[in-house]
Amino acid sequence: MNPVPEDGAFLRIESVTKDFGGFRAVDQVSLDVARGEIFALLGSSGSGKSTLLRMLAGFEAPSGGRVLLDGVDLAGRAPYERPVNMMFQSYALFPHLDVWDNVAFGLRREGLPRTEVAERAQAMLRLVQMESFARRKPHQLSGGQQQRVALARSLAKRPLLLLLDEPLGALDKKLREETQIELVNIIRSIGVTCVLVTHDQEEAMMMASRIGVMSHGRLLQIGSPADVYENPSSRFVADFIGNVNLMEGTVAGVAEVRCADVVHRLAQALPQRPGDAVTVAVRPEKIRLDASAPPGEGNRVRGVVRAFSYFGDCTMYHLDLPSGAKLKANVENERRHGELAFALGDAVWASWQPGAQVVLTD
Ligand SMILES: Nc1ncnc2c1ncn2[C@@H]1O[C@H](COP(=O)(O)OP(=O)(O)OP(=O)(O)O)[C@@H](O)[C@H]1O
Repeated sequence: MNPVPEDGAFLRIESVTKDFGGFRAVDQVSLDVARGEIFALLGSSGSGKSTLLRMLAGFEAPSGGRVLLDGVDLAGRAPYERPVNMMFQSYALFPHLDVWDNVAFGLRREGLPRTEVAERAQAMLRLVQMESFARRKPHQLSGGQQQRVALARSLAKRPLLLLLDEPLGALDKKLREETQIELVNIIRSIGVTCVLVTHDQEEAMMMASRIGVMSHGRLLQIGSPADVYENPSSRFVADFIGNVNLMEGTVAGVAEVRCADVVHRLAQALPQRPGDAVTVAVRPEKIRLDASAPPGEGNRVRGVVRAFSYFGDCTMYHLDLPSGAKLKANVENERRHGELAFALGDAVWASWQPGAQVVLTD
């Protein structure tokens, strides 16, 4: 549930809780982040991820628990006394200062010698490839460029921990994806440890080596992107990350679950007992559609195509099943869409392999 990074924890969050009056925004969160790791806190609005990040930065004090950075308890330290820098979605660049002065601002305030300020600002602007924009004002830059300057400014003070709060929220999709890769490359090249907050699962999966899924102040699951996607530990996580078909059923054998429309044959024996209620989760891309019945008994169901959404690389089919339940199947467009086999109203067979399912009880 909470795998400790192999090389030990650099950032250790121990049973951290935050109460606002009678409301618990963060509930007993424990988490270890390794040195140099990029870790994403992923959750819907109000799940408590920003509050947790603000406690790491020192903008909020925990109501309970401890935060240790490189073995040092941060309790009682003001934000400016922490080797931590937080970068916000709004970039927070000073509009009246040019790029160079924005990056140099914090260094000058620290009272660093002029030559060192100049060297560091230059190095940071080179790192984010903004050297040639040094004399521009923020309003003369694109959103992605402003983001890179904000990153340069955050990194100039050489924090041990970089905190990113929805860093790319203001960028459009295409620029967001490009900037995500740039940000990761820059963060990795410096080796700074990073915790980022996002409600965008693609962003979390693209940028982070591990993800913590938050809901109602609690950390529900921690794992690599592949792990939380392929092995969700609860219905909430299965549903929150990606698309999923959730089917209620009853354990009917060692590796068999009966649902309203389908008998699931599983690849592994179940720990539950016959008669126990479970939920079977199957991702849409694990489902295959055919015009004729696939061989075998289980892991197949006949449905009627009620809708489909064409995404270019794939098409998501929405089927009505005999019980009235819905099933989503995502089919790769290996051939051109005009040659698609299925149309609205067609009866089709959906099938999947044993092992495609995840059986959930939470
Ligand atoms: N200063 C505060 N006083 C009272 N309640 C607060 C305060 N700050 C946050 N909360 C509440 O705590 C909960 C968690 O807020 P938080 O901002 O951490 O969520 P979030 O997951 O970051 O959401 P978002 O993605 O919308 O920023 C919310 O219900 C919020 O209303």
